[in-house]
Amino acid sequence: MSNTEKPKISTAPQVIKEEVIAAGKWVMLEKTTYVDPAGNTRIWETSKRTTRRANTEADGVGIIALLKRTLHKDCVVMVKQFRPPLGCYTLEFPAGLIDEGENAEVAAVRELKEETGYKGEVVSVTPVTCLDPGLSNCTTQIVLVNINGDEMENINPTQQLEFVEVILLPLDEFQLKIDEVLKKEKISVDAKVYLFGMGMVQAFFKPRELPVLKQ
Ligand SMILES: Nc1nc(=O)[nH]c2c1ncn2[C@H]1C[C@H](O)[C@@H](COP(=O)(O)OP(=O)(O)O)O1
Repeated sequence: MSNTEKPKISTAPQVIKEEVIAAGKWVMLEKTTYVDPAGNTRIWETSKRTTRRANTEADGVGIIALLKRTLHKDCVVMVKQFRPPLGCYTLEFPAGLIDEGENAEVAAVRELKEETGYKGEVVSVTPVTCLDPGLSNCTTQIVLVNINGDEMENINPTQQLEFVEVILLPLDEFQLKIDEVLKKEKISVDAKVYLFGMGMVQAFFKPRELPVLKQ
């Protein structure tokens, strides 16, 4: 089919059956029967978390935590940890699953404290966003948090998680510093993190270029 030809849409696509094929403690695999936009009944293999709470749309939270200290550059608080599904270390925003009775704001403040030791204040929360929609129904809300680094409890923060390393990256050189980490060691960077860096470069540096230099 050429790029200009579009498939004829004859029906609203919808899921008609979800059957569990295998289930573990944390993750399950389902066979999803659905009707595609052309009206054909098809099968999709779907993974889901078993932990999603009733009345909660998001599985977890990701936290963009900005550490603000007098006489220091603003830094983004990142975590480095070994991730078994990848078999290597990853560089991620602090993140975690939403517990029973929590909303995204409460989960974000708790997870940030557990993983990094910092006490943050929520600035904003995104709508529920999907993470890997061709594979899973897994969703997250990204919570923007400010940390007053001059406060006593944020001067020497104590983490509760032994195997999580906290890394501070200056906001104004975020993508550059990530590229340096990638050159130095075998580590996988979360796509959300890299996109955040690319977005900042696009937003802050491109508009300053002269129009004649634009490609
Ligand atoms: N897919 C998973 N497999 C596991 O064997 N265990 C898992 C999975 N997902 C979460 N967990 C466990 C690990 C932690 O003990 C708890 C809470 O995880 P949380 O800290 O909320 O989230 P991550 O930072 O993404 O691990 O769940």
